[in-house]
Amino acid sequence: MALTKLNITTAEDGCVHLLQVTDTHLFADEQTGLLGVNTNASFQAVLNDIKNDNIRFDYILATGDLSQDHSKASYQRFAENIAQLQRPCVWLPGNHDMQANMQTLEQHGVLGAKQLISEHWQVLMLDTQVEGSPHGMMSQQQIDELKQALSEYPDKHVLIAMHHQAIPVGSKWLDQHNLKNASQFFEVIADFPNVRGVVFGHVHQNYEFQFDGVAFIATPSTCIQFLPLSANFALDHQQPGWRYLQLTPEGRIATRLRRLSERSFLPDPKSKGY
Ligand SMILES: Nc1ncnc2c1ncn2[C@@H]1O[C@@H]2COP(=O)(O)O[C@H]2[C@H]1O
Ligand SMILES: [Fe+2]
Repeated sequence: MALTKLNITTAEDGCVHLLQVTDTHLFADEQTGLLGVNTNASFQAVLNDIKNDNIRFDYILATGDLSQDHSKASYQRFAENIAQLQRPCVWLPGNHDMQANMQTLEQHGVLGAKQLISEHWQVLMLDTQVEGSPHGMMSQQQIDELKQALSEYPDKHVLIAMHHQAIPVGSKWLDQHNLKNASQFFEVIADFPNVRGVVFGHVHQNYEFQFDGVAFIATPSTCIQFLPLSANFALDHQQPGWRYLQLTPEGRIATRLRRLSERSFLPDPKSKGY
């Protein structure tokens, strides 16, 4: 098996311009909230914020936990809402997703491609889901497909997207739900110094760390946020956000994080988890 390919545009400036949205946690019922935040409303507010921003982007990466209740209706809502941005969107699964119903995304225009090829870069959308468990794992098939994709274009820079954190973010409760076989992942990419970055979701916070020449970048959820560096489950009052990524011809990743400016999505501070 090989990853499904898609040729993507390189802009006039030689860069690939991307946007990341993650962990929308949508429900079939648009009034339902997660720990007191209406996830449909916060996603819509993020989309409005993106529309009000003048930044150029050509593709959207949706990095998992798109649904909280697994329903086809929640995936349909994701697809219909992301279409407001009028750019192709690709998806990968998070621990809360159900892949059987996630196919609904593709029926409504979200693309299933997992290997995006441009002039100077390839972007890989990997599956680290263990259905029913919060932690991540890269299957042997994904590892083989990753190796195959990296070997296919040794001269292109590589950005890898996945849901789970391959390196700890410093919160004990959250790092127990990490990518369990991260060492196998690191063994693979060790042979490919052209891997420039790994973007992920799952940790519901901003995170940027350079490790072994690779940029590890996480993006806030479009709904609730976790407090960074907390040993136990704790929510943050930071607002929902999204990320812009510019991949330059030289292999640099320039990135900008945006959050909603108004403090309008505040979770119930007494929540102990979900
Ligand atoms: N109090 C908690 N302790 C440990 N894990 C939790 C707690 N609450 C939620 N989780 C899980 O941790 C996950 C982290 O982000 P997710 O959105 O994947 O969904 C969360 C839940 O599956
Ligand atoms: Fe999540």
